[in-house]
Amino acid sequence: MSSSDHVNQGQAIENKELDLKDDSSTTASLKRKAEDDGDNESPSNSEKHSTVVAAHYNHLEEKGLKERFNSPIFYLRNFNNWVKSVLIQEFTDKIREKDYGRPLRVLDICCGKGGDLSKWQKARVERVIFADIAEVSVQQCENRYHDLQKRCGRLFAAEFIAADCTREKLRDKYADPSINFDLVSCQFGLHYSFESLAQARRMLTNVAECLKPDGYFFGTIPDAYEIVSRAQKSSDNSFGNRIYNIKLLFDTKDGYPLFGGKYDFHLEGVVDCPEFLVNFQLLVKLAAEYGLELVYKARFADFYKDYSSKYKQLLHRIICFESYPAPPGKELIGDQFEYEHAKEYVKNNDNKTDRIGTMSTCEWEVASE
Ligand SMILES: C[S@@+](CC[C@H](N)C(=O)[O-])C[C@H]1O[C@@H](n2cnc3c(N)ncnc32)[C@H](O)[C@@H]1O
Repeated sequence: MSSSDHVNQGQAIENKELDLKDDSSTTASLKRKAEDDGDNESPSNSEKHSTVVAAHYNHLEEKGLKERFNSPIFYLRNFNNWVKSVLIQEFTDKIREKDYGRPLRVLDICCGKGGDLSKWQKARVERVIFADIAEVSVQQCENRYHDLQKRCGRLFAAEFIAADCTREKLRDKYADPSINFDLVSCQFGLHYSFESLAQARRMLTNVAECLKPDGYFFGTIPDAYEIVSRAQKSSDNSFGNRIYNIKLLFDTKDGYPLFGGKYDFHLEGVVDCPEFLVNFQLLVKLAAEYGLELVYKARFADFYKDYSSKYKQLLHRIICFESYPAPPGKELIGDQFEYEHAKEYVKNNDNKTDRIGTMSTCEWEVASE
C-alpha cells in the first residue's frame, strides 16, 4: 500500500471504517512521509507484562549449531530468516536506487540477541542501533557483534540499548540524539506494544521520530485475524500442534479488543510469554499520525509468492525446506501425516519430479499465523 511512488491502494485504508474481523498481516513496510513532532503520551502504569516478557527472553539459552540443526522448528526458523533477509535487502536496495552512495543508518528495534546482525553486514549498512527490553539479549547481541567483527574485519558501527521501547524515549539514549535513520526494522516485536494505546504510541514515536523523510519502517507481526479465527473454531479458545500453542485470554465471541488483546504464545524452545493482537487497520491509522504511510503488506504465503523466484538461491542456501520424501539415510522432521500436501504434489505433477522441498504442516501453521 501506498505513497505517491508506490502501488496505489492507499485510499482503501483511508476510507474504510475499522472492522475487527477484517484481515491483518504478517509483514509490513511503511514509508516516512514528512517530519512530525513525535508524541508525549505518558507511559502506562502497569509494567507487569513487559517484565514477564523481558524475563522470558533474558532466560532463553543461547543454542549451539548442533541444537539448532536438531530443533523441531529448524526449517521454520530458516524461513523466518529468509523473510527478514529479503526485507532487509529489498529496502536497502530501494534507498540505494535513489541515492547509491548514501551511508545507511538503521534502528533495529526489539533486536533480541541480534539474529539479524549478519544480514545488516551483508547489506553493507554504515551504523545500526540495536534496542531491546531484555538486557541479557542485548549483551548477547553485543558479544555476537564483536565476534562477527573479529571474523570479518570491517563491520558497521553499532550501539546497544537495553530499554522498554514501549515506555522509554529511545532518542535520549542515542550517542548522537540528532541521528537520522534510513531504515527502522522491528522483526517479530511490534505486537508487544499493543498492550495499550500509550505503549503503541511510544513505540511508534521511537520508530518514527528519527526516521528520515523517505526512510522506511518494516517489520513482521503475527496475524491477528488468523489467530482469532483459529481460536473461534476451538472449544476452549486455544489451538496449536506439536511445536506451538496459543491460548487467547479473553472471549473471542465478539472479535478482539483494539489494545490488550492478550494471548499466551508457546513456540518450542523459543517463545513462552504473553503477546498482544495487532489490528492491522488500526496500526495503519495510528502509523499515519506519525507520518508513516503503508507501502506494502503481505501474509507470509503471499510474501513467498512475491519473492521466491528473485531470492531462490537464498532459500536453498539457508535451507528453508526439507526434501520430501526424505533422501536415503535422512528422516523427516515431522510425522508422515504432516506431508500429505507434498505427497499429493509429487503424485500429481506428471512425474516431473519425484522429490520436492517443503515444510511440515506443523511448521507451516506457525508461519501462517
Ligand atoms: C520474537 S523476539 C524477536 C527478536 C529479533 N527481532 C529477531 O527477529 O530475531 C521478540 C523480541 O522483542 C523484545 N521485546 C518485547 N517487548 C519489548 C519492549 N517492550 N521493548 C523492547 N523490546 C521488546 C523481546 O525482548 C524479544 O527480544
